[in-house]
Amino acid sequence: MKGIFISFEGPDGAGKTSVLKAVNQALSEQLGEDQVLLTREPGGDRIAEQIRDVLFDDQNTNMDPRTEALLFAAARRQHVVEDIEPALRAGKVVLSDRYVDSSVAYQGGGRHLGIDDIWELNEFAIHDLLPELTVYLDVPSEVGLKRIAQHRSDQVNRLDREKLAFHRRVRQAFLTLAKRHPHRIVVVDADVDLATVIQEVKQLIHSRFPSLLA
Ligand SMILES: Nc1ncnc2c1ncn2[C@@H]1O[C@H](COP(=O)(O)OP(=O)(O)OP(=O)(O)O)[C@@H](O)[C@H]1O
Ligand SMILES: Cc1cn([C@H]2C[C@H](O)[C@@H](COP(=O)(O)O)O2)c(=O)[nH]c1=O
Repeated sequence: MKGIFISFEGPDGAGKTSVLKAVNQALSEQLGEDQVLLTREPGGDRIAEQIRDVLFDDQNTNMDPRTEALLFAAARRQHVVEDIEPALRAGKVVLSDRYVDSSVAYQGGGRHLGIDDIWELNEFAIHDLLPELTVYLDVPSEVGLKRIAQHRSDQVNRLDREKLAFHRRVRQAFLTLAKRHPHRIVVVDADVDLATVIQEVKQLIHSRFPSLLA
């Protein structure tokens, strides 16, 4: 495919949405808004957004972890087919707020379902479509959760509310994935001020794709 696929990952409150906003703006100014697709998981298209509503419904506290893993993977499949692949075929830059590594970290690590089993489940969903670059924003779990509690307490979802131990397992799984895929996943220290993180991420994207953010 002709386009460029970049995913952004991190524990809750790492700053993905804030960094993506800045990167999307800079890329849209350079390439034109129609050449950049900013999207998110779970979600993107109508069907995946409907699955997102089921996943984050506060009444669904009894959702089985495997059901949860299957729903995230199902939403991802729809997102790949309806949004990501068409945009890449059209030569666009795709920026995705979370992708397959989130399932491996949250369901594999956080929910104890196992990194390898969740990876295998998601291989069926993504059918070899991996990002060329995954920007992993790393923060201690306490820092991310504190940011959300301080600034975004009105938008807390079912997973944000999990205990600290869950979020620590999520971070450890992300770090394990970064070790397993050192070329694709680049760890960025996000426990510094936002302007510094944005600057570092822009430099990283430019160094990997010299025509971008030149
Ligand atoms: N480097 C930073 N330093 C201080 N505050 C930050 C930093 N990055 C983001 N924030 C703040 O932390 C809060 C969460 O940031 P943001 O929504 O970008 O994180 P996120 O990774 O997208 O979270 P989630 O995965 O839960 O959606 C926001 O209020 C944001 O302004
Ligand atoms: C894709 C994906 C996401 N999650 C979790 C991670 C977060 O807690 C929420 C998404 O919230 P955001 O504010 O939109 O980042 O869902 C997950 O557990 N598994 C996944 O595959």
